[in-house]
Amino acid sequence: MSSGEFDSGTGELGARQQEVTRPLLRLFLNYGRPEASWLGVGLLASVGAHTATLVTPLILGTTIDAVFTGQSPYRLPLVPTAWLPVEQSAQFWLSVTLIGASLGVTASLTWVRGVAMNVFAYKVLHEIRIDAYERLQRLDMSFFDDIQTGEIMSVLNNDTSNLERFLDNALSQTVRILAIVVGISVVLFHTNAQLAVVTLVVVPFLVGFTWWFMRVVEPRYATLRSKIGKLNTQIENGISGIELVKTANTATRENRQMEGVSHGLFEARVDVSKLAFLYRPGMKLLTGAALLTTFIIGGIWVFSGPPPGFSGELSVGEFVVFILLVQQLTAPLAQLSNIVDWYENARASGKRICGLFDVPVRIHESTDPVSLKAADGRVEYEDVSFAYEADERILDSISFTAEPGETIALVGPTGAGKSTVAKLLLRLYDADEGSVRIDGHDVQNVRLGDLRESVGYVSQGTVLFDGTVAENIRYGQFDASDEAVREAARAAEAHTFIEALSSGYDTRVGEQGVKLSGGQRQRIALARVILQDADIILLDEATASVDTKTEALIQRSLDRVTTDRTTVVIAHRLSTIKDADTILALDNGRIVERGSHEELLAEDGLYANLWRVQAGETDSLPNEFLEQASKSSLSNT
Ligand SMILES: Nc1ncnc2c1ncn2[C@@H]1O[C@H](COP(=O)(O)OP(=O)(O)OP(=O)(O)O)[C@@H](O)[C@H]1O
Repeated sequence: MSSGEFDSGTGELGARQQEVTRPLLRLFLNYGRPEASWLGVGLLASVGAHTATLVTPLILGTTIDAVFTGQSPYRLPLVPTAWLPVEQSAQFWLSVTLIGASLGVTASLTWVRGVAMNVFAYKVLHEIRIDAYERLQRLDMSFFDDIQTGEIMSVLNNDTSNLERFLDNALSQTVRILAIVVGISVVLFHTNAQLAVVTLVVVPFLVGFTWWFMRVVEPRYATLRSKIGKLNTQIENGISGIELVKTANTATRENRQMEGVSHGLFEARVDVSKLAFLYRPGMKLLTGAALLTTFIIGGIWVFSGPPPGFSGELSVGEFVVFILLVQQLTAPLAQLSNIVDWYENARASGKRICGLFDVPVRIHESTDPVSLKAADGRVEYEDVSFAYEADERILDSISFTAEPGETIALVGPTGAGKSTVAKLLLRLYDADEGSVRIDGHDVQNVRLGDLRESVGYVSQGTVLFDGTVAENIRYGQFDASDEAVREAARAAEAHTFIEALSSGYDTRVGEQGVKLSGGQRQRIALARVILQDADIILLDEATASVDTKTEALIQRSLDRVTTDRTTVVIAHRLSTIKDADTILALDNGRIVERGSHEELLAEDGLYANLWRVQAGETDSLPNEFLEQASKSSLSNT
C-alpha cells in the first residue's frame, strides 16, 4: 500500500502536471464514458453479489426459529406465506436449496463483476496509453530535452497501473462496502431495530479510525516514496553508467552508496510497517467489540428477556442473524484504507497523465499544408535566429541558399550552432525569427510527413533500434526489398562488414546498437538514408566515427549519392568537405565566412585556421584563434 502524494515531473511536464485539476473526473469523462456500460454491469453485479450473501444468515435465522426451536413460523422476506411449505422437513430442505442457490448466484455475479470491471479498466487504460503515446510522438524536441526517459516511462507504466488498480478494485470495493453496510443495516433493522442500533454504532468508529490512520501514516509513506525514488536513481545511474563505473574504478563507492540508499529504504519500510500492522488489528478489535456487545446484550435478551432499556422479543434465530452479520462487517470495512489509498494514488497518477496531455504541441502541421512530393531541393535560410532557452540566442540571422543539387558545408568550432541549423530544416525545432524554405515554401507550411520524407538525415549520435541490421536499414522504408536494402548497404560501404557478422543482415544490433562499433553504426545509418532516397540530404558528422580508409570509401559513395541532390554537410574533418560548392564557417551562431575552399583559404580567417589545425600547422596559428578556441571549448564543457 502506498499513498499518492503528488510527485510531479521536471521541466514543462512538471509545471503542467501541477496545474491539473480534477484529473479522475476528466479521465472518466474522456475515456470512461464510452465504456460506461461495462462499468454499469460490473457495479450492478457487485451489488447483486453482496446482496445475495445476505440471504444465507437470514435463512439460517428463520430456519432455526421455525424448524429447530419452533419459536416462530417459517417466513421468508418478500415471499407470500401461502407459497411456503408447512412441513418442517420440507422447510428445512427449502432453506438448504435457497442457501445453495444464493451461494451459486454470489459466485456467478462475482465472476461477472470481475470480468466487467476488468474489461472496463483495461479498455480505459488501453485508450489512455495509446493517446499518451501518440501525444508524445507529436511533442517537439524541446520537451524531450528537459525530461528524463524514466519519467515518461513512469507515466506510461506506473501511472497507468495505478489507474488500473483504482478502476478495477477501488470502484467495485466502494460499491461493495456500501452494498454490505446498507444491506446489513437493512437486514438488522428489519430483524430487531433496537439491537441493530447497538451493533451498528461501531461503523462511525471504524470510519473515524481509518481516517486517523491515513493521516498518521501519510508522512511516512511520503518518506518511503522518496527513498524508493532514490533507490531507482541509484540503480539507473549505476547500470547506465556501468562503463564509467568500471573504468573510473568506482564500483566500491557505488556499492557503498547502494548500501546506504537501500538501508534508508529498509528503515522507511519498517517505519511504515509498524503502523500499517496496527490498522487491521485495530479494525478487528473494534468489530470484535461490536460483536461482543451484541453477543452480551443479545444473549441476555434470548435467555431472560429484554435487558434494561430494551423491549420486545429476540428469538434464537434472530440472535444468530446478528452474530453472523456483524462478522461480515469487518472484512469490507478493513478495505476502507486501501480504497482511500488507491484513490489518492490514482489521483496523483491522473494528474501526471493529464499533465502530459496538457503539454502543448508546438510543432504544428499547418492547417493548409503544402505537399512536397518530388522536391527540387532548393534550401534557403533567410535571417534565421533561434534560441533553445529564452535569452540565449544560439543562431543569429543565418542566411544562405543551396540550389538544387548543390552541396553546402557547415564548419566551425564546437558549439557554434551547426547541428542546430540542420535541426531547423527538419522542424525538430522551429526558428524564432526568419524563415527556412524548401523550394520556396516555408517549412512550417509544408506537410510534416512530406518534409521528413524529403530530407534524409544522418545525425551526430547514430540512433539504432534493438532489431536486426536489415530492420534498422529498412526503418522508415518498410516495404523495401532485401535487394534494395543490400544495395543501400553497399552504397554506404557497409555490406562487407554486415556479411561478416554472425548472422549477416539478420544479426541483432543490441540496444542502441551496442553490439556494433561506432563506425559500423554510422554506416548503417547512412545506408538507411540512402535507402530513403530523399531529395535533400543532411549529414551531421556522418563519417566522424570511421577510420580514414573507410571514410575515403564512404566519401566516394556519398559523392555518388549526393551528386544530384541538395546536400548539407556538417563536418569537423575539413578534408571531407573541401569540394563543397559553398562552405559556411559558423562562429557563435553567426556565419562569419562563406565561399569555396580556395576562397576561404585565401581569406585567411577562421576556416583557414581550422584547416591549418588539421594540416598539423599549429605553429602558424594566430594567438587570437587559440584563445578563442580555448574559450569556446570551455563554454561547451
Ligand atoms: N537541446 C538543447 N537545449 C539547449 N541548448 C542546446 C541544445 N542543443 C544544443 N544546445 C546548445 O546550443 C549550442 C549550439 O549547439 P550545436 O549542437 O548546434 O553546436 P555544433 O556547432 O553542432 O557543435 P558540435 O560541433 O560540437 O556538434 C551549444 O552551445 C549547445 O550547448
